[in-house]
Amino acid sequence: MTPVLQIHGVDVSFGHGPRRKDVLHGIDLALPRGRTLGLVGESGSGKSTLAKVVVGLVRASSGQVSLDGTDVTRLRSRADLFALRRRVQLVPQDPYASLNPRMTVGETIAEAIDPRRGGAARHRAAVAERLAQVALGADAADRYPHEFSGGQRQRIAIARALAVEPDLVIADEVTSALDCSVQAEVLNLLAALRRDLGLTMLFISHDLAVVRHVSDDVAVMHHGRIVESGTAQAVFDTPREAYTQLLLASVPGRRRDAA
Ligand SMILES: Nc1ncnc2c1ncn2[C@@H]1O[C@H](COP(=O)(O)OP(=O)(O)OP(=O)(O)O)[C@@H](O)[C@H]1O
Repeated sequence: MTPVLQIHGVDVSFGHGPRRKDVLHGIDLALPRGRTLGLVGESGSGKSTLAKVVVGLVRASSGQVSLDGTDVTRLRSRADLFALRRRVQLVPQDPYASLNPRMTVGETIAEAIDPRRGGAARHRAAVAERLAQVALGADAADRYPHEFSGGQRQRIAIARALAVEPDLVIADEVTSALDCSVQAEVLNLLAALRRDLGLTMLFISHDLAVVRHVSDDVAVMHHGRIVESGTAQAVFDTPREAYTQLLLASVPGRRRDAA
């Protein structure tokens, strides 16, 4: 079966001449339907840049990115890029910045369900269903983002992403702006949604413990290259690369049998 996402030989550079910075080098990844791939690496290793290539916000200087077999790096028209942005939903790091403060939660989710015929009233039942999926009551629909806590806002951002019924969800550091206790709540929710809805997800984090919690497969990124990839169990239990071993050794309190 064709993977939902297939990345082959992707290079990315920013700037020109002496200011040129090569950020991604020959990235290869495959993400089959219904699986979650954890992309882990230190800050600056290129994880977010790769996510932006997949959603069409950054152009690859070479290589292919295929979504269900279509090379998205060749899309140019606004209509094609708009369609791509619906098929791939990005849940960003900052739930404060990602939700429109002037729209009620219901309007935001209704717009995700149907961008042409928005209107929270028309889609009330579907909105309530989406809110229930992320453990929020139907009354949340009439409220504004500022009335919610950080963890609740992140759940609203997840509900909005899922309302589009995307082929692929990209979660980029979705817990890093949250307090520890709330982080666990959002991670447990993502783990449950992944199980119940069979999500296909690229889960990006610098935090190995977090990646382990939600991923089937793991790719380790270092200085813009994938240095190791495999099932989460293989990468965490028997890491081959010295860099992965170093990352694992730096997880506080980790015992080989406890992660
Ligand atoms: N638009 C840009 N122009 C120039 N350099 C950029 C641009 N975007 C990213 N970079 C550089 O590319 C490198 C990778 O950044 P990226 O944000 O992808 O890393 P990351 O692994 O996601 O880290 P973080 O978790 O801190 O965001 C960094 O050195 C960054 O400074």
